[in-house]
Amino acid sequence: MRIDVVTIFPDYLEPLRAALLGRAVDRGLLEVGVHDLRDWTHDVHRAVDDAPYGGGPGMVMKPQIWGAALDEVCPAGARLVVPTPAGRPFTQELAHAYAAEENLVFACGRYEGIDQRVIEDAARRMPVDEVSIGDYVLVGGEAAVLVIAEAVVRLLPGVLGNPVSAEQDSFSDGLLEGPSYTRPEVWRDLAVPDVLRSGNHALVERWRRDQALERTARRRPELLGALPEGSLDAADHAV
Ligand SMILES: Nc1cc(-c2ccc3ccn(Cc4ccc(CN5CCCC5)cc4)c3c2)n[nH]1
Repeated sequence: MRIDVVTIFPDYLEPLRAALLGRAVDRGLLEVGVHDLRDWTHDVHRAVDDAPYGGGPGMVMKPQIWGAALDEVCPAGARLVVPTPAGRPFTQELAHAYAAEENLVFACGRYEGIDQRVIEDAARRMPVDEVSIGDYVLVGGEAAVLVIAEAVVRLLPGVLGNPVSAEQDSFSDGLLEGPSYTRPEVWRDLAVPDVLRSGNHALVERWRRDQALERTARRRPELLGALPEGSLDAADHAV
């Protein structure tokens, strides 16, 4: 997979070259290209923004510069991902879909966003997704790209040391994962639940599922309603 990012703050994307993602790059599982949008400006001030038509707060990013940048950065067959508070929710399901792509290009807006015609024009020649990473407003798209890239790259074959955990992710069975414990057995008078030290795998599995159901019902009840038909068995309904 190759990821390209267009941004006016290229340094912000340095974390893409660190830790897990950095190792994926070193191992040839991932290529990363970060491009400074201002490289496509021609005026002496290298201006990338202008006042919004119709008035309103802040500034909007100019279409011409974005058009020129995306024309050059997007390879054939690329999917363009544009983080925005007004986007469709980025989910684990979308992360899996993106992990199957050969080329992802991220357009990082700043100010109040990018002129909408940039998205409309790009959509004439490639799939374009406007995505939100949550119902809160950031200052720009760069932090969202780091979040999306991490969620996607960890799903690439060979990236995670223990691939099983990607399948046992939260949301993979539609539930939140329950609590985890490791040594010591007692820490600050707090003991690990006995069942986890029982060696009875069926009992452990049942307990973990109960914990996941209880936590989901408490923190994200709407996820229970969204479970596919037949997800909960009789033992689950006991919870
Ligand atoms: N999930 C998530 C993603 C983002 C995100 C992603 C990209 C950009 C680019 C610029 N901004 C700042 C920003 C500030 C205010 C508005 C809302 N204004 C109201 C009237 C016109 C617009 C929009 C945008 C981003 C924010 N935030 N949260």
